Amino acid sequence: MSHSWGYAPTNGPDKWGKNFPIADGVRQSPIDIVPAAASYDGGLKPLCLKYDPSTCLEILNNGHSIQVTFIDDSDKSTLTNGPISGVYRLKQFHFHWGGADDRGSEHTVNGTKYAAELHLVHWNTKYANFGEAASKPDGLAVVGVFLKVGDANPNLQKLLDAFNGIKTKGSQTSFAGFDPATLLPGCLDYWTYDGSLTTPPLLESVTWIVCKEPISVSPGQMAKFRSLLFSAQGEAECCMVDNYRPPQPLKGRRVRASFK
Ligand SMILES: CCOC(=O)CCc1ccc(S(N)(=O)=O)cc1
Ligand SMILES: [Zn+2]
Repeated sequence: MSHSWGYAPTNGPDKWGKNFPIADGVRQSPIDIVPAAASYDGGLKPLCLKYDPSTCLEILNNGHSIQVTFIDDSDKSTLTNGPISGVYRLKQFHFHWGGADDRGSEHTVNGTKYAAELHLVHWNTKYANFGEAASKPDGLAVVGVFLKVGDANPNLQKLLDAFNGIKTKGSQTSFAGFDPATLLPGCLDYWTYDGSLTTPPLLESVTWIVCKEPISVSPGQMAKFRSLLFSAQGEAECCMVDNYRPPQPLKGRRVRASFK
């Protein structure tokens, strides 16, 4: 039986290189962002994120995270400008989080971990579809947003309320009309660098755009994330927590800042 990847000691990030040798590649993600070492680039444009809630399709537990998937057969929900050229379409968003508030994000800032990290995944429309784009060095653009424990975030609540129907691996429910723009911070200052998918197949096709400003999440809302399961119905229950890859070597890459 194929030994699928996960986040346990037996199949977690330290083991991924066996089946995915690119794990030791030159542009792996996530990274530790050191603001003092990032270079301000005045040529970087502001992010332009235009999302149409009517493209929101469903929410699913894929056994690694919860994922909200979008209809991507038109340019209704797009990312333009920022560090990228052309038009990138929103495909899905998902999260990574910890078993406690002191960990959970994939990117870190001066070594600091946030409780969770949101990834909004977009693909370059110069390619035919997500799968093709994912194999190209400029194929994907992921916007990362940190979740910092504090006040409850009302914009997360509709999402969290949907978790009851997708507790176990492989479960999904329709999830129409959600506007992912409500999950963005007020300030869209960002860091950007060339990286990879942070889970297998770890393809080095991602322009990372990490927002400096976190959004808030309450301890009770974090508990809701931790109520999800890695396991499928009927299997021994395994809480979906610590589904994050630790920072990877920078290997000489430049990190640029859109702000001074
Ligand atoms: C070609 C098939 O590839 C996939 O399905 C990759 C899905 C996938 C999308 C985004 C990310 S992340 N955490 O880097 O934002 C990881 C994996
Ligand atoms: Zn992710």
